[in-house]
Amino acid sequence: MARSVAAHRQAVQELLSGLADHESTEKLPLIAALGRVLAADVLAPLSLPPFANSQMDGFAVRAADLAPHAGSDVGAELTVVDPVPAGAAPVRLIPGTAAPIMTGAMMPEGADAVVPIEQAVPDVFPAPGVAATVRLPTTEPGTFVRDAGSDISAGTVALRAGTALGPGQLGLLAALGMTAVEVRTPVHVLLVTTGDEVVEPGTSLPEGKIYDSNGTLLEAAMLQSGLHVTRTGISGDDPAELLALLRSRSGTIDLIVSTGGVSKGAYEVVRQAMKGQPVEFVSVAMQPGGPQGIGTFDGLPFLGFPGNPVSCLVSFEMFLRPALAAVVGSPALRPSLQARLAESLTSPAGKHQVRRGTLLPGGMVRLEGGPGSHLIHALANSNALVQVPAAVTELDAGAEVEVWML
Ligand SMILES: Nc1nc2c(c(=O)[nH]1)N[C@H]1C(S)=C(S)[C@@H](COP(=O)(O)OP(=O)(O)OC[C@H]3O[C@@H](n4cnc5c(N)ncnc54)[C@H](O)[C@@H]3O)O[C@H]1N2
Ligand code: MOO
Repeated sequence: MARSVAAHRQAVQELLSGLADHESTEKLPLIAALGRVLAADVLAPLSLPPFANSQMDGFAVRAADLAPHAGSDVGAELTVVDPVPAGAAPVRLIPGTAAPIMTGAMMPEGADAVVPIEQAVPDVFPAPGVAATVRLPTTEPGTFVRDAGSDISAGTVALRAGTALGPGQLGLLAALGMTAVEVRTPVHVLLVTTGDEVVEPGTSLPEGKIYDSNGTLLEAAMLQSGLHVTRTGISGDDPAELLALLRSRSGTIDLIVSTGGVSKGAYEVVRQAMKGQPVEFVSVAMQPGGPQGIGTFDGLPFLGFPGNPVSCLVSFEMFLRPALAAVVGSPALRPSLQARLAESLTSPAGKHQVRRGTLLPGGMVRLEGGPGSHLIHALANSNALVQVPAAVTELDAGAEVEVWML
């Protein structure tokens, strides 16, 4: 009886539960911390914006000077004073005057609103040093002013421990004047690809052999997810070779992942090498990614993904990513949304099918290639995984499906 996708995901999560105690941290320059997870809360050392500033190129004014009064409800004529360029510390604004101000420049004390240049008559800044007046419309206090602390106040939590650091988070830390950040040491994966037919890209391709795509595919998926990866190189179908590769590792490994050698063939190297280790080989009711190995090797968590390229990536996305997200809070889950199929599909009875597709404008998803798990070109043309639940055997064009954005 095949195991459900949910049950296997739960088993992977339990296998990795020890990683929750993984408490070592390191301080990294901001850019080096991309994709990593914040080790501790970061408090804002300053407010953002640090000072009230203009949102527009225009005139800094005292709104009261432009308030409607007897005889005029269309603003007032104000004397233009020295301009306030961005980066300057301005002098106090005298009532009855308007200071040319540029976007991002500090509001002068005494000014409480900005009138964009487009609303001024004339709608050009006078040349510096030339005496001038300008007619400006009635304006509410606060108009086009970005108050100090309106984004974040000094002393409050800018980012919580456990936050994955992407461009927005790192940009915020830079805006707060920081150059480095304390992050959790990443989960370290030992990755091994297997098969007598598999050779390194860049070498010659003898008859009957194929290039190792899984090593690059999975290492890339893992790196993008903030994991640290060590590749052992390819193991042939000799279990002694695989055991030697796995045992020649150095450094602290948190998890071993292999691809290939887990199904029903005559030379299933991973199955053979794991004899005597508490590793189960199970059939998950999923296509692709049905055959899976799970357990521990010499006491380390071990996952044996199937060898077909799409199967191993789908295994990463369906099991390892969600389990890591649950246990160590990173990587983030794939964004999931509802889309409509651009064409019909069929799916094997009792198996959760994961098809590859492209989400199109308008919420339609086009399938890329068929269900075959060798179709890496079709995978490369996809931006989404299309989820077809185990109970579904066919769907018409236009049917609603869940898609995970890659
Ligand atoms: N009699 C049965 N045969 C198969 C079954 C089954 O239930 N009964 N399951 C099929 C399914 S589903 C899958 S998935 C594969 C899984 O097989 P293995 O994990 O044992 O993987 P291999 O046999 O080693 O390879 C499968 C396939 O993938 C290619 N491959 C392997 N490694 C790489 C690599 N690093 N880069 C590129 N391609 C790779 C390999 O050449 C095979 O074509 O088993 C089915 N068979
Ligand atoms: O599980 Mo296999 O991955 O269907 O090709």
